[in-house]
This record gives sequence, structure tokens and C-alpha cells, in this order.
Amino acid sequence: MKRWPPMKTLVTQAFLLAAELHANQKRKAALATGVPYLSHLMETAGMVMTSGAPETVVAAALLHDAIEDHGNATRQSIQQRLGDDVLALVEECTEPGTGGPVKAAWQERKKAALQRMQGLSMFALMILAADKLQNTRDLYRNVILRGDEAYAAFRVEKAAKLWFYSEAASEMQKRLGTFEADHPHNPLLLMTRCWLQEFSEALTFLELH
Ligand SMILES: Nc1nc2c(ncn2[C@@H]2O[C@H](COP(=O)(O)OP(=O)(O)O)[C@@H](OP(=O)(O)OP(=O)(O)O)[C@H]2O)c(=O)[nH]1
Repeated sequence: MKRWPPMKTLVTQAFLLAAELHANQKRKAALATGVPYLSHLMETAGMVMTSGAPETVVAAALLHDAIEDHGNATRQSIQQRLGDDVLALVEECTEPGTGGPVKAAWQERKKAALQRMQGLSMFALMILAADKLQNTRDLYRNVILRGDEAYAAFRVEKAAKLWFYSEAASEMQKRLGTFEADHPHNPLLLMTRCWLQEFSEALTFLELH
């Protein structure tokens, strides 16, 4: 019988770790019930991979919610299995005030996340832009089908959710601009620009519906 080749690449290892960590986690507001959380990580990492980003970035995209959702102990598994570069990127993508036994209050976490955006590395910015776009695309489809009921599964109401997304869109655009000034033709930055454009367009739709 033909055997699969050994699965040793960073992306494969990251996928296996993400599948392990998020095995029992479901999406909160999916159109079908019981949709695995892994779907969000695969879509986000798929966008990053399609852009041509390095393997470390794709691996970090697969693990961007690992510490946030599964705690500080996860840092060690990421470091041991994927190395310091992937861990550093995952840490940049981890929302402040998460990872410990108790999550900080929603408003406090989101304000801290916004404040940190101007210090993001280019690769962390890419992952967060793909992450926010994936969640917003999902919300967009949900709003088309269910209207305001689409917001019911979240911790905060529609106005707060859209406030955060709109602040995040402008902070990410500002940060992207600082990289574009130095590297105007970088294809990874061009792709991030497209994602942020789509993110803003989806937000405009959500604000109007
Ligand atoms: N659109 C969508 N999102 C879902 C779904 N299931 C889980 N999420 C996740 O929920 C988070 C938002 O959930 P909330 O209950 O508002 O709680 P939180 O912001 O305190 O985590 C998002 O992650 P986040 O990056 O931490 O927050 P955010 O910055 O996107 O708000 C997103 O990944 C779903 O079915 N659809």
C-alpha cells in the first residue's frame, strides 16, 4: 500500500497542532450547527498562503488563536514544535488580556488590541487582516440570511462589534501605510491592501443593514 510522505513541514506541523488544540471548539455563529473552529483557521491561513507569504507566516496564521483560546501553556508547545519565529508571530496576534485563567473585560481587551496595532510587524499585520476579513465575510453572509440575529451569539451587541471592526480597519490601514511607504511594490503588502479594502466594504454593508 502506498504511504503518505513524512509530514514534516512547518505548515503541516502547525495544522496538526491547531487541529489538536481546537478539536472540541466550534464556531459561535455559523450557519450550520457544530462547524469546527478549525475552519476559520484554515480559511485565514489559506488566504495568507495564497498571497505567497513565507511558511512561518502560514504556520502562525494556523495558530493565531492558540494562546488566546487555549492558554499560556500553549506557548511551550508552539515553541517546541514550530520554533521561536512562529511563536513570536503568534504572540503578536494574541489579543492582550487573554491566555490567563480569566479573560480581561471585552472593552479593555479591544482597546489594548487597537493601541498595539501601530507596533505590529508586517507579517502579524497580514495575519490579523486576513483574520478580521474572514470573520467579517462570515458575519456578512450571516446578516444577509438572518439580519440582526446574526449578532446574537457574540459577547457584545452589534454596535460594539462594528465599533471595534471600524477602529481596527483604520488602525490596520494606517499601519499598512507605513510599510507601503518603504516598499510600494511588495506583493504581500498589495494583497494586505486588498484584504483591508474588502474588510472596509463589508463593514459599510454591515453598518447599513
Ligand atoms: N464571524 C464569526 N466569528 C466567530 C464565529 N465563531 C467564533 N468567532 C470568533 O469569536 C470572536 C468574537 O467573539 P465574541 O463572543 O465577541 O468574544 P471575544 O471578542 O471576547 O472573543 C472572534 O475572534 P476575535 O478575533 O477574538 O474577535 P474579533 O476581533 O473578530 O471580534 C471570532 O474568531 C462565527 O461563527 N462567526
